[in-house]
Amino acid sequence: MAEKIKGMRLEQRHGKARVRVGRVWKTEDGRHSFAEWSVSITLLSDCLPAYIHGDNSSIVATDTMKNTVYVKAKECSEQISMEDFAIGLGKHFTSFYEQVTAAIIKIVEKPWERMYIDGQSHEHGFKLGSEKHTTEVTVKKSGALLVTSGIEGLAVLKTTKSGFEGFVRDKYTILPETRERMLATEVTASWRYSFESLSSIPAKPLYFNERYLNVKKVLVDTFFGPPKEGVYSPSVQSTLYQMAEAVLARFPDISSIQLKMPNIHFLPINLSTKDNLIVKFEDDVYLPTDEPHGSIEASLSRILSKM
Ligand SMILES: O=c1[nH]c(=O)c2[nH]c(=O)[nH]c2[nH]1
Repeated sequence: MAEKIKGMRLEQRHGKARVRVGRVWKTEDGRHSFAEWSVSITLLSDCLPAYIHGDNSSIVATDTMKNTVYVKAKECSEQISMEDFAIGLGKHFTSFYEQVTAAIIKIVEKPWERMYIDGQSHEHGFKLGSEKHTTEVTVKKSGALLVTSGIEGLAVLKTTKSGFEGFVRDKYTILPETRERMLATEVTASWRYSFESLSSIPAKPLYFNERYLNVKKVLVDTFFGPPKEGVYSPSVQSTLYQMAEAVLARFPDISSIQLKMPNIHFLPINLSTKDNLIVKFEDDVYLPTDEPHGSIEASLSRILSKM
C-alpha cells in the first residue's frame, strides 16, 4: 500500500512470518498423510492511522493471522496442496476484513516423504528428503490471483558430459577450455501459473502437488539426459535454458519460469613439485568447493500475443 501524507509517500504492509504448522490427514483404512509448512502472511491493508496517529483500530493483529493458519489447517479435513491452502488463506483475509485489499501468502514445505520398508510404503512413517516445495500466492479483493510454485535446494551433479569452451579470453583469463568436466548445481526454480482469478483455479484435488512433481521430473530429466548416454552440456547457461524451455513446452498452464543455477565448482587436484609428480589429474580426484560459485540465473516467459 502506498499513500501520500504531508507531501511524502508511505509504503506499508504487515504480516506474520514463518508460522509453522504440521497437519495429519487420516483415511478410514488407517493410511496417514502428513505435511509440514512454514507459512508467511503479508497483508496490504488500509491502516494508515496506526502509522500516523498511533490508532490501531484498523489493524489486523499479526497474532490473529497466526491463529488463522491453525484454524484453516483444522478446517482442511481432506489433504490439500499448499497452493490451495495459500489461496484459501488469501481469500479469507481479503474477504473477511474490509480494509485488506490484498494478501500475499508464502509457504515452504518441509520435504517429509513417505517411508518405504522392504519396498512397501509405510502407512504412517515419513523421512526427511532434500529439496523443498515452495509457493507464493497473491489474492486481491477483486478475486484476481497470482500463483507461483517453486523448488529450493535441488542439488544435482553429473561427472561428465559437460564442458565450457569459446568464452572470452583476455589478459585476466586462465581458465582452460574443456569438453570434460564435472557439472554441479543447486537448482532454485519458481514458475508462474497462468490462472488469474479464483474462479479459474483447477478444482482437481492435489492438482498443484502433481504439477510440482511433474515439473521437478522435467527439470531433472533435462539436466541429466537419458540414463545411458546422458546429454552434453556446453554451459550452465545452455542447460538452464533447455530446462526452462522443456517446462514451458510441456505445461501449457505455466506462463513463465525462473531458474537459478549456481555453478558449484569441483577443482582438479594436481600435486607436483619441480621434479616429483605426486597426483596427476585425470578427471578423477577433485577438491569440492562451496564458494566462490558461479551465479547463473534466467527467466523464460511466454510472450502472449494480444489480438
Ligand atoms: O557453464 C559455465 N558458465 C559460465 O559462465 C562460466 N564461467 C566460468 O568460469 N565457468 C563457467 N561455466
